[in-house]
Amino acid sequence: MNPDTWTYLLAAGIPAALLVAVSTVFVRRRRDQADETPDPTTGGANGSDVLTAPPVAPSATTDPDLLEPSVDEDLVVPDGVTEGDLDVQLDVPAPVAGRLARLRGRLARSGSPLGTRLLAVLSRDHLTEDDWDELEETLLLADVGAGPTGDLIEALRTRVRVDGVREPGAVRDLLREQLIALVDPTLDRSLNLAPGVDAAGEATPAVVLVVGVNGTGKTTTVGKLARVLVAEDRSVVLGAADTFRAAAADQLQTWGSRVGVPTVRSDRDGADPAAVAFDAVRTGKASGVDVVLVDTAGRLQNKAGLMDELGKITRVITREAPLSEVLLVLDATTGQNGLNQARVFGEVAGVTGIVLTKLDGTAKGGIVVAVQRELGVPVKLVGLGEGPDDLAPFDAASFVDGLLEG
Ligand SMILES: Nc1nc2c(ncn2[C@@H]2O[C@H](COP(=O)(O)OP(=O)(O)OP(=O)(O)O)[C@@H](O)[C@H]2O)c(=O)[nH]1
Repeated sequence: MNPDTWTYLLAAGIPAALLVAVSTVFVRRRRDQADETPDPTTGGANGSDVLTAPPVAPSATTDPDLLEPSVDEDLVVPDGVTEGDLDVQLDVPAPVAGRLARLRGRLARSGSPLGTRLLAVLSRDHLTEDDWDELEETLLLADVGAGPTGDLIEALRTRVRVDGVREPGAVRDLLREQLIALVDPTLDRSLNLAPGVDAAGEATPAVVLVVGVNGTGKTTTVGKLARVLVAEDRSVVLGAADTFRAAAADQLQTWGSRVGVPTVRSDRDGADPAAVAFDAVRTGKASGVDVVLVDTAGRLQNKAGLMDELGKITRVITREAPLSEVLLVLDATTGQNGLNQARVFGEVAGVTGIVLTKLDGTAKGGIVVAVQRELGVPVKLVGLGEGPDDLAPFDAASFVDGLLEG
């Protein structure tokens, strides 16, 4: 064996072996602690229970996208990651089922008027044109959007006038039925987390890329999603490819460390995000985890810049493993602005699902309908607060019940 081959094996093999060992310990510790009382206030981020990226061996490719990210020397395994360092109290994330039911209480606190207002008008004895206008205005103010609002009013008018639906219980049932139809219960909202296959025919982790403009809640969502996956007994690696905001990698690392999930990051501000994404996926492959979640910076400086950045990240990732999901994170409180962002990301990033955050902070749940229509992809997850387990799988009926009962 020539010296170059030895160098390659040492560079690639030792970190990979260390990672597998450490990941095994994480998984074992998490399972061991599954019966212990969770303490949501104790984050494990002591700096030592977090794994940063192993150096990646130079690739044989001549593709500049792959050569560049493969040589980031700031991606290192920190000294002193030992089993003793891992002796931290891990959180046990809350069960995922039924989380959307919390929306009801959150909407009530945010003074959700949508369901209440619609019901109040629809329950009047004789619905005049003014009443229908009021209904329309209420829906538009709740960000449902002009097209869907028109469809809903039309459907309600027909049923109320033609079928003579008047009794309050029946009116409520009718509204519920029509709102559910508008949100569309037929859309597939499950996350695609099936293992992939790389070019060499090897199994790969599911890779989920999380995009969106800054401040929408991307990093928080990646952290919460890691907890959802851990609650479902999946193993996870996080990739901190938001290298633009210095604190983002620390924030992500803290989320991961609370549930024993390692984070691949660069210690250099402004490092190439594609390099971090690449190393996160390689690390996930080497350690055989189920899912790699990649956080990105999402600066919306201009469409061409965004396209370049996300395009490069995507190309680099897909050389290692197919992309399973591209989740667009949108802040539900930003209304029309959020829709404009959604449009741009939809064009450049091949979005497969939407995460609507801060639904607890708005009375305008109609954005769910508007954004689905705008992008033609389903809302898959919703953020219901700043708590670590305030992320819920989206479901049309539970959402509408939250609106009507909130
Ligand atoms: N109320 C509420 N706040 C949320 C929710 N999701 C995120 N946030 C808050 O939104 C703020 C921004 O979240 P981040 O995760 O840092 O946003 P980001 O998109 O990663 O931002 P950059 O890293 O700057 O790109 C934080 O204060 C979060 O706690 C939610 O569902 N509800």
